[in-house]
Parts: sequence; C-alpha cells; structure tokens
Amino acid sequence: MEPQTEAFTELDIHLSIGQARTDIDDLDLGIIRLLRMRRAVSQRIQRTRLRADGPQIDPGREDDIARVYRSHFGDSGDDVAAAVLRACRS
Ligand SMILES: O=C(O)C(=O)C[C@]1(C(=O)O)C=C[C@@H](O)C=C1
Repeated sequence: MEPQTEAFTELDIHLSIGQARTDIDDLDLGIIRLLRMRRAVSQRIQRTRLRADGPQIDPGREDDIARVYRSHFGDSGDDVAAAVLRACRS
C-alpha cells in the first residue's frame, strides 16, 4: 500500500471516529436529560409514599422495571436497571 493512501485512510478513520464520538456525546447528554427527568418523577413517588408512612422502595415494581431492561439488553439489562434505579433514589 502507498504511504500516501495509508495516511489518508488513517485520517479518514480518525475523522470518522471523531464524528461518531461527537454523536455519542450528544446522545449521552440526551440520556442524562431524560434520567434527570425520570429522577424527578421517581422522587415524587418515593416522597409521596414516605409521607404516608410507607416504604421508600417497592421491590415488585423494581423487578418489573428490571424485566423490561433485560428484554432489551439481555443479562446486562439488570445492571442498567440497577444503575437507573439507584440514580433515581431520593
Ligand atoms: O414506581 C414507584 O413506585 C417508584 O417509587 C419509582 C421507582 C423508580 O425509580 O422506578 C423508585 C423506587 C421504587 O423502589 C420503585 C420504582
């Protein structure tokens, strides 16, 4: 392979990874925005239960949520659900 062609290919790869990383950064900001909105709603529910002298946590509901994440991400869905639920605790 010609050195020039190889250099161009490397630049091409570098640019395309850079663009993809910009896309990922934008997507992460969207996920963070959604997660903050989710946390606000979740904390409202948790506080309502606590004010009524109920438990903060509803394990049955958390199992249902984990099942949904598992159906989308397989075994790692459990970890994703656990992280989401943890981030949304009061
Ligand atoms: O759905 C509820 O009852 C909530 O309190 C919300 C939520 C959640 O973040 O999804 C939070 C804590 C509970 O253990 C279960 C679920």
